[in-house]
Amino acid sequence: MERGGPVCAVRDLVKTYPATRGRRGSEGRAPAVRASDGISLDVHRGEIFGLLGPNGAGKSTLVRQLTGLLRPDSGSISVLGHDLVRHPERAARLLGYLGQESTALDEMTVALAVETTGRLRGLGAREARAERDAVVDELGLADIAGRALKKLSGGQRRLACFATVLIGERSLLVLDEPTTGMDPVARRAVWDAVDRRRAERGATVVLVTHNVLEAESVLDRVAVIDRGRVIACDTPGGLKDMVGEEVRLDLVWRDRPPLDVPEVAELASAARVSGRRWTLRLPADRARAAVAAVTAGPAFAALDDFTLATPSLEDVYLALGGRAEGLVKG
Ligand SMILES: Nc1ncnc2c1ncn2[C@@H]1O[C@H](COP(=O)(O)OP(=O)(O)OP(=O)(O)O)[C@@H](O)[C@H]1O
Repeated sequence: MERGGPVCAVRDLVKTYPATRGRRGSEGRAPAVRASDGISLDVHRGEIFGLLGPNGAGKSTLVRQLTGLLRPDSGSISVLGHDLVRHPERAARLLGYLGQESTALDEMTVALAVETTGRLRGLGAREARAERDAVVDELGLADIAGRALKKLSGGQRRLACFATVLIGERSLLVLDEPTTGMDPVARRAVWDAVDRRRAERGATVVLVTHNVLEAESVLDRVAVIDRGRVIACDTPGGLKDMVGEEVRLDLVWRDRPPLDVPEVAELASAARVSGRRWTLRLPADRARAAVAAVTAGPAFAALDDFTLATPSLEDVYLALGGRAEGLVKG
């Protein structure tokens, strides 16, 4: 697909939170934190771009700078050709942002919050109502549309906030852990809505998520962030290739593993054991041989279940573990 120039270009972004001194006599002293430590990345038109990384890696700090809410110490951010370091106030009309915190619209009903956001984004009254109805319907919010946000459950409120981000059709959406606290139906609605906007409208999405397995199916490229740096950036497939040819084999024994079977005894030394479950990471041919060995003869009688899985982004995330260097691809 022809993607054109970057919708969002970040170069050498640095942000340090200053050290804080505790009040006199208290223990509150905190050292300075370099939360963005020279981040550069490009997000292309129509791309769903994921930011993965452990707690405290600097993902939210990065997106808060991308959305004009936090000023970097140095570096540049260009969104749709606008310099957001110089003109952070422009972010509000360029992109839709779902932050981690709850919203200022808490007192309003879901329907009014969505409609009001549409009006603030320049829609006429009739247009705002029509779009409100479409978004409420699309996300399955009709039953709670008349209730105040502050009276909803955490997951419901999150979905309602997501609805406010969708109205007004911004061509760039920045979503910080959009599915936190949501049930599976709501999570599906979010991923479907994201996918639809990309497929039908060419929208670009920057997505912070911990839910790697779930987000994997929608992500085009992923940057792995660790200690304020991009330690890897590639397609999910490219990242998975980094963990090599290994596949994961899970064996669940009925009771005791049959260690008297030589093939099983050999696997035992490589297995991570958790109760009756053994988890092994093996090259594909060895995994196939192991499956053949445990699904035949006396071992099979002792086996309750097994699964063979190719690497997931979760595996990449764990394998990188913040140790990797030089894995960044454009
Ligand atoms: N307002 C702040 N003042 C001081 N330090 C902060 C502030 N906000 C974040 N930090 C620190 O900066 C680092 C990056 O935090 P950030 O919230 O960006 O991480 P994150 O990757 O989004 O984490 P999580 O996955 O937990 O949301 C952390 O060490 C955090 O403690």
